[in-house]
Amino acid sequence: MKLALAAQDSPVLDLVRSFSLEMTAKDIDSLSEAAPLIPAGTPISVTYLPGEEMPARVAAAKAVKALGFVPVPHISARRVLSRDDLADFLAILDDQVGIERAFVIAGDPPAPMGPFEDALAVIRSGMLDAAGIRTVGISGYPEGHPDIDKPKLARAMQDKLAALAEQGKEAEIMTQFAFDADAILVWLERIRQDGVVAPVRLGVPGPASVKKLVRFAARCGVGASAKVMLKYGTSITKLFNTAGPERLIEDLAARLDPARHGQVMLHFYPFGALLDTARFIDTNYPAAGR
Ligand SMILES: NC(=O)C1=CN([C@@H]2O[C@H](COP(=O)(O)OP(=O)(O)OC[C@H]3O[C@@H](n4cnc5c(N)ncnc54)[C@H](O)[C@@H]3O)[C@@H](O)[C@H]2O)C=CC1
Ligand SMILES: Nc1nc(=O)c2c([nH]1)NC[C@@H]1CN(c3ccc(C(=O)N[C@@H](CCC(=O)O)C(=O)O)cc3)CN21
Repeated sequence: MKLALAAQDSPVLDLVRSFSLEMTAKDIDSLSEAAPLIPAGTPISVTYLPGEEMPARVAAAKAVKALGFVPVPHISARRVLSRDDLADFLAILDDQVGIERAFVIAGDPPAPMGPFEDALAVIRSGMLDAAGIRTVGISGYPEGHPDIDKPKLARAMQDKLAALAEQGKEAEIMTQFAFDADAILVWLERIRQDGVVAPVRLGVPGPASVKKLVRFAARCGVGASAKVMLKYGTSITKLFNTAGPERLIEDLAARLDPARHGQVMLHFYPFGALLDTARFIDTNYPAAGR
């Protein structure tokens, strides 16, 4: 585990400080290996993958906590099969892990597989309370969403934030990953103009081959055009090259203005390469530890 370091006044380090990470249940061993490189108390999300069962997700959250980090289990509303299914998951997390945070997302199924239509339905169920969850993450889409139009996304964000405020919960927006600083900055400005004050964790990819980035972008409905990837610092013709988010981070750090964009942090998506991402952060931003 890394020790906290004194604050530095570089915009890049300010932006990277208090970053969060994402993992799946398959990444438990990599997390143990990466732990010495990750600052204590870093929030680590556990993605709700369709192929991973509850015990695997619970084991991942347990590992996060045991290593000194803060588990943020994902709840995919549309994948929850019944109220009991969600109640069991939350009760087990409460008993065996102890959690204060969760991230609630509708999920990719075109129709709900159980009683929850969307993230708002899970929040409104009040079931998060029983598990002691005090901070709830919700989605954000700097580039929009392929199947949900902008007014609907904006409405959903307002409704979720209002429901969380009513329950006295802290809200945090954790965005879909994006490659394009221009789109991110425009989106941030717009949500702040709409009165959203919650902290935003901007999703950025960890270092990965261009091939993997393009594959995940296609799967997640994220733009990765040749033009955008050039700005990101790579070419989509160089499929086997590795590209990291250093240019995107520099660009954001140089242009972010707290008065216009509010509180902003980074959320790294390692896409199965947690150790590479931890090494990348530790090497490039060694003083960014909380
Ligand atoms: N940001 C991320 O890390 C992840 C994002 N997703 C995406 O999350 C999307 C929506 O989740 P939230 O932003 O929490 O939405 P939400 O729960 O706030 O719902 C917003 C509105 O969109 C509708 N909607 C929800 N999921 C939909 C879908 N799959 N297709 C069409 N309409 C949908 C809802 O009925 C609601 O009216 C999923 O479609 C998926 O693409 C999934 C996993 C991770
Ligand atoms: N619309 C949407 N749907 C999603 O499922 C989704 C997003 N957006 N945005 C980003 C997150 C991150 N997601 C993921 C999904 C899979 C792995 C993963 O590790 N998958 C593989 C290994 C990596 C590889 O395919 O090379 C695995 O073994 O399952 C990681 C993050 C899914 N997520």
